[in-house]
Amino acid sequence: MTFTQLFSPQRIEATKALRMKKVQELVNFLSESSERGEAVDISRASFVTALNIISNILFSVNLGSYDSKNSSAFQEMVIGYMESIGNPDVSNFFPFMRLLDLQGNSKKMKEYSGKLLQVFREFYDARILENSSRIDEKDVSSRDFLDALIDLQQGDESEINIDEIEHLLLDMFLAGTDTNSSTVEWAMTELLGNPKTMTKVQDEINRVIRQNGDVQESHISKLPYLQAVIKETFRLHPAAPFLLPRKAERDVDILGFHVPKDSHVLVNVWAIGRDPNVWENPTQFEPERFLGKDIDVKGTNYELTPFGAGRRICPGLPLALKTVHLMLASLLYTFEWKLPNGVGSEDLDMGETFGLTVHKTNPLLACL
Ligand code: HEM
Repeated sequence: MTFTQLFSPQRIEATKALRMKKVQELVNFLSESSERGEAVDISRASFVTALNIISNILFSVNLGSYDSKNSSAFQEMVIGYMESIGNPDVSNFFPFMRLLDLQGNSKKMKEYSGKLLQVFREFYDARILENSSRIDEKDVSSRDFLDALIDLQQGDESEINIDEIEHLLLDMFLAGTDTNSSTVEWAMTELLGNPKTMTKVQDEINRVIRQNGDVQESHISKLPYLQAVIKETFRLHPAAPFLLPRKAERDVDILGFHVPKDSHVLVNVWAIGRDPNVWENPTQFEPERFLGKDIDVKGTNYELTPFGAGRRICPGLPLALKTVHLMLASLLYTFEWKLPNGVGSEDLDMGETFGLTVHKTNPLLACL
């Protein structure tokens, strides 16, 4: 398996049962919380699900647990790392100040990434040990991404070294966990703030799945309003508001703007999604705007590019779309949602904290 094959349609289809299982665990956890009458922290719960989906694809283990404090420590490491990379840093404007690290971003980034890389190294060492004592070949269906990377490393012409393996794993975790869960959290926040939209999307799901069924990925294509809700969430709350930073390799003029060589270039998709020249009522959550329109998030409609576009478009896009639709549809199908006592939809806190990903400043708590 190669890097691109990890995201091939066949490979994503092959992990369908895994996604279903992990989403079912989320539903079970939420049912238990609801029996205890507890409000749930949707950010944390959906993060654990996204984390377990990715950690199983990469290492065949669950790295998150709904009960233990471990997953929350991992969550903090990932979020802390993302915030320290994404924070505007004065040294981007005055490079001679980089060494001073006045905001401590560089120190925090090294600290978090060091801890995460340590976790990955332990997985790598354990797998090498396991392989050395293995007598027969591992069954193809049980081989994960770490096996593929070790093959690339140990082949006749080693294509990758251990340092690159660790950093690739770090990229996958950072790119594939928090982005999914913050999208689900924002979608739920908007729906709780717009009860009519919530009813409309739940009615659609109930009609298609009927009672006592399970939400399956094959239902998604029959749920156009759910798809519109998710596009509208990506428009207002793109998980990576500035995409990934680029650097200009040479002086260039684009549409009358001069971009000097070595500039740090950010694409502000958050602002594009709220541009009144492009969108009617840009700050309103109105999924209807997408119904009957061809606009999608796959990088061809430049007004809506939450996954980027072109050569560096997110390679996890097909996996992310399946995961986000499945998680949201299951949450909406299984439960009735309301805000905790005393919080009205008009008081819903919409504060955002910007880093490489954009989060709700205060996690969404909801009752079901
Ligand atoms: C809702 C979920 C997700 C969103 C919104 C998202 C968004 C993005 C964006 C905006 C970029 C940068 C594109 C650019 O700068 O042009 C990116 C890169 C990337 N994403 Fe995602 N992503 C998501 C989920 C995932 C998942 C599930 C994975 C894989 C497990 C993944 C893996 C990656 C990787 C490896 C890159 C770096 C690609 C490169 O440097 O060329 N992403 N993603």
